[in-house]
Amino acid sequence: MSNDILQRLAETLDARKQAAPESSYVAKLFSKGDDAILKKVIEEAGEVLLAAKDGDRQHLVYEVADLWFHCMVLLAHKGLSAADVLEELARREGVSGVVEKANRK
Ligand SMILES: N=c1c2ncn([C@@H]3O[C@H](COP(=O)(O)OP(=O)(O)OP(=O)(O)O)[C@@H](O)[C@H]3O)c2ncn1[C@@H]1O[C@H](COP(=O)(O)O)[C@@H](O)[C@H]1O
Repeated sequence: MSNDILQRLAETLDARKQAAPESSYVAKLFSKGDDAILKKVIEEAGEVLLAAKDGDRQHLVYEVADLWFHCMVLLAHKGLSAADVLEELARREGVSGVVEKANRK
């Protein structure tokens, strides 16, 4: 498994910040702002739920990819990236009980 794709996608998303809204899907979504991006994240999360229940594993992979992608758009919009999330996951690897503690917040 490689993180290169996440890195390349993060770079593409950053480049879309300078692009004209009509030039691409991501540029348009950035131009619409927070609420539109959050709406896509929620919508895609719902589609993950439905795919998980329909028993089609490839459909689930497809919908999770849509969800990850839109989460990455959200992160980029907030000046963050997948690298920040991977760093947080790596930090948790070495910290016993951190997930349980986070869930109690
Ligand atoms: N990984 C993706 C990706 N995954 C999903 N999508 C788009 O996300 C949308 C998913 O929303 P839906 O399933 O609801 O489909 P839709 O009805 O067309 O969406 P809406 O118009 O309702 O928002 C679709 O338009 C997909 O094309 C993506 N669009 C782009 N990328 C990556 O982002 C890069 C930049 O994309 P552009 O900005 O389009 O150049 C591309 O090179 C790709 O690597």
